Amino acid sequence: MAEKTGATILDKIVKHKLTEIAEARARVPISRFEEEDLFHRECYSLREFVLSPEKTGIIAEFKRASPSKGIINDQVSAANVTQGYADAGASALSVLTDSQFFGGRINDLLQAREANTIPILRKEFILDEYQIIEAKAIGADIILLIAAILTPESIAKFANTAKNLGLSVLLEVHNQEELERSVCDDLDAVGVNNRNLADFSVSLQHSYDLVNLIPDNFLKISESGISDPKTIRDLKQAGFNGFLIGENFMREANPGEAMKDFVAQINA
Ligand SMILES: O=C(O)c1ccccc1NCC(=O)[C@H](O)[C@H](O)COP(=O)(O)O
Repeated sequence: MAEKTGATILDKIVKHKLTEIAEARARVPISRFEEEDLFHRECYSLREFVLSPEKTGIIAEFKRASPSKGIINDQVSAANVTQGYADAGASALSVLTDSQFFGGRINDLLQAREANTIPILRKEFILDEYQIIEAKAIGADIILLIAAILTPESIAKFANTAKNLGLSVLLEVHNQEELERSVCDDLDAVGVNNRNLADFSVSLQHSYDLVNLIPDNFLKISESGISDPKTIRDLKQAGFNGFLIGENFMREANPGEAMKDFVAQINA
């Protein structure tokens, strides 16, 4: 089991998540996940889709709510929104499965999987290998490992488990210290979260400060607080390959159309 450190909201999320995992383990054994058809499918590669010249590099997130904003949009379906994102050129999708803090559902990811043929990130607070095996069984292609809530040993172990299942691994860091202690061989991508998870302040400067410290063999992803198409040009120029965007699209009645308009403006 991973150890926790860090900020207040993360403390609350981790505490709740550990209880949730213990309950899930008692309810659904791992052997059940291994029986699912989705568990045996071949995953889409994050690297391939993010680097595809036909895609935008955007990882578009289905996010109903968040601790920083409360409800963002609870009037839309995961199937419709994620299909709209894929039509708008998303390289990958991100679907929150945490219900307590983000209003997400496992069923949202199942719906997104059914509707799309691009990689899907299971956006979760992973603290246990159980959640990684579950991610594969519900149709995810990518898992997120958050440096702020995991030890370097847990990150290396979880990344290795994910790779053995054919999943891509995105490590999320917020500062240089987290980056230096957490990087390991089995990662595919390193994401810089521009949101400070302690006070929710957002600054793109975190991305610019860290981009050159991320080893070049990993995809470089800038995460959170992106709302201006011009920012994508600047982040690309700085060396980023991918851009994780949630709220800017989700706060609109039609997130897929919002993404289409955004993409049209990137190179306008
Ligand atoms: O979004 C939050 O309020 C939040 C709070 C605590 C932990 C994580 C949180 N967000 C997770 C994310 O990483 C974002 O959903 C993702 O990067 C997209 O960000 P945005 O485009 O700003 O919605």
